[in-house]
Amino acid sequence: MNSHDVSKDPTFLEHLQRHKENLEVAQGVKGLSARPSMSNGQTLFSFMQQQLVNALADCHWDGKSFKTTFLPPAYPPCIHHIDKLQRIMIKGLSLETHHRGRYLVARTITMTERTTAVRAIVEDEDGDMILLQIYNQEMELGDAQSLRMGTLLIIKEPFVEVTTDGEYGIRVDHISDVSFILDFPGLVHLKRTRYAAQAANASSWKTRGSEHFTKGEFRSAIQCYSKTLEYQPSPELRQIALLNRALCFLKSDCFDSALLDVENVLQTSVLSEKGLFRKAQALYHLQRFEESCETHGIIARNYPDNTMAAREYTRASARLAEQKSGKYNFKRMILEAKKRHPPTLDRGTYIGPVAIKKTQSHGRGLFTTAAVKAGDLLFCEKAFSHAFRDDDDNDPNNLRLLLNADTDKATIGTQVVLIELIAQKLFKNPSLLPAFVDLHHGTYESANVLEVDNVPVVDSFLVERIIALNSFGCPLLSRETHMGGAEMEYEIDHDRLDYEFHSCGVWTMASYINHSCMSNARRAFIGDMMIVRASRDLPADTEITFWYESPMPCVPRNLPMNLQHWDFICDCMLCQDIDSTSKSVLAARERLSSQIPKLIKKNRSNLQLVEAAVSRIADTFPQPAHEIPRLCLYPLYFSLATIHASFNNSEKAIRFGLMTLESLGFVIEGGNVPHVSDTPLSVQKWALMTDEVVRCWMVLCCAYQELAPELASQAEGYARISYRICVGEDESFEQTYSSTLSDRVDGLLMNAE
Ligand SMILES: C[S@@+](CC[C@H](N)C(=O)[O-])C[C@H]1O[C@@H](n2cnc3c(N)ncnc32)[C@H](O)[C@@H]1O
Repeated sequence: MNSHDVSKDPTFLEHLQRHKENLEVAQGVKGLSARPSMSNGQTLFSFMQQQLVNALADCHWDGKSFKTTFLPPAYPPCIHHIDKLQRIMIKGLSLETHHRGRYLVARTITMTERTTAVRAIVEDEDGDMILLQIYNQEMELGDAQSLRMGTLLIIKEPFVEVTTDGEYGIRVDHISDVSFILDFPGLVHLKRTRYAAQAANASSWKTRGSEHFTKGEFRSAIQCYSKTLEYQPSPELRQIALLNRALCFLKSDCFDSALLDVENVLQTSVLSEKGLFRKAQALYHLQRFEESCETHGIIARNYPDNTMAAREYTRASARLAEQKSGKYNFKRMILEAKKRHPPTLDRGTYIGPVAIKKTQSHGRGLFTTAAVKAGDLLFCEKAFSHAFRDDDDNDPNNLRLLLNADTDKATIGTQVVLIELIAQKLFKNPSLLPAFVDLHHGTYESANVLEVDNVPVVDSFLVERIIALNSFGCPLLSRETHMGGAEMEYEIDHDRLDYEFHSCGVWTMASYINHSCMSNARRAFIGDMMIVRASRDLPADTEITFWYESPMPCVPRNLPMNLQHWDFICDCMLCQDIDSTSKSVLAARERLSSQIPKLIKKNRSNLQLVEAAVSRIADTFPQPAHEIPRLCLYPLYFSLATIHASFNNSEKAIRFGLMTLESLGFVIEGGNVPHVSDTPLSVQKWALMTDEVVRCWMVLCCAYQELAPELASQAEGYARISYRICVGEDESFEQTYSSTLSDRVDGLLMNAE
């Protein structure tokens, strides 16, 4: 879905191949002892040397640099309680082995380094050292919350991976396989001194917790408040510890846990002001706006002077209104998306007349539950998670290459970041797990265990699979993409019609929409909000489809659409038609189509040859365009319409403008000139919606102003609906197009803000 899949590009194929060869070589040493071959000093020195190398990008392509993340063959997370596992020491580890049924206790003895993983050297109770690489926690462990030197940790079922440079280390992919602890029974060598002098009582743990809180060290603060609760605190201290821990959970985006703590408080102190406020906040961030408003209602009634709560109540009410009505201030959203980095908008999700149902042949799909008109809002969804990349950003650490040997896929963009964001979000808020893991994940089988050792089990490889099959590449604003496409010369640049984006996200409702080249809906983006509108009039109970990848530019050899990235080949009417068309006809269409841009360039003022060639292509289509759209024709007709318009030949601009739309499958009445008065211009059937449709309606609008002024505003009305479908909103339409103020034949205001 516009993600940058480069699996077929030779540069990346070579990278992928090398990765697979490395995996094979590594298999040759599988089972050999991972007993340290270097002295501890050498291990530390080599780690520091490696840090310098890791700072550099490792892949260069098309003038861009990337950091590469290699996924190992998928392996499941540990699903056993620690009591059921046996301790292992570093000297007992074997290469390329998952030590099932085992756990290691170790302590970091270096600063951590953050590359494509968080890396540090750890030592065990015997004083042996090994490299540790923790994936999917780079953001979590890379800053103030960092894995500081001396952190004690348990690694469940450690996996020793031989790395590409022949070194080896423990690799942790699943967040739940590593836990950070304050102490562990029986440690002598690794015994932490940090808390040793401290009296082991509830109140001193609470004091420690508050010290960590003040420094923004929320994970440590949570650990200390948990200790407070273990040491049988007085009822007052218990309340304080729970409320403080809830606040730390809120600050760490652990909304489920925050809610649990405040519910605990509210059981005994029903009207605790802090308890109620923190509950309302947790519910807000879990997008449970109705419950958040209910809780705010209680605060407002009992604590009318709490101005902060009143402000938050207004905010939650606004979200609830959006969620229920689908009414948004889109202009404001655009401004916010431009200002915020990342462009995460504080908005509620609206789900309109749609429902998930089984389809006959391609799993589940999304269907209309009521009749809708072209342009109607189906839903406006906040991203479950969104990984943003500013296209002007040249930092290779922000542009990542993901190589997956299991699926033979190479993807450029922010997918790696999205894996981490989603794995973290699920780990911190397991109430969100069921909705996410329900998304399509092909044949990947995951352990069906949701929790172990009171910690949610999140399978990172499942997250990766779901992202690969359900994420959408996205621009900051679809309006910018729309205008970017229109900046091109009047002839359509075939290579630029499909866009690939480096930002990406997962929108769960949108993930149920299947692909069809004959799509009847379109998605648009404002920051992390996806807006899906019907692009045709749809009766109730119609399956909604959109393009995963656009079938345009329609070079016939590209159809049927092979959507290999999603493991299927499209069998829509359009693809079936191409499949059943003879090779010679397809070749003739392609040959003629390729001649036309040259003919136009050679002599723009004599277009007869071009028109004759276009008409010869049209003759090769046996079926009417409203049944089978003629994708290779619409850009040619549109070029003719715009060129004629630029020569002030309005009659021909209208003729070819209408033919452009008809070749996409539109059925339009009352548009021909000379116009029969009192016959309105009307779209009898909407069809494939490309960004050029908006421009085409505007070319018609400008041309009608001369020859049939009564039709101009109707054409502009259709341009507006088409714009709303492509861009997501039409509040910015006047800022983008004007048939009177623009110098262009399509009315685009080139310096539109
Ligand atoms: C994003 S999911 C769409 C929802 C999915 N059908 C489900 O059951 O959850 C993408 C997957 O749906 C299936 N799919 C989508 N469009 C399809 C189509 N036109 N033909 C066959 N399979 C399709 C493919 O298996 C694809 O990998």
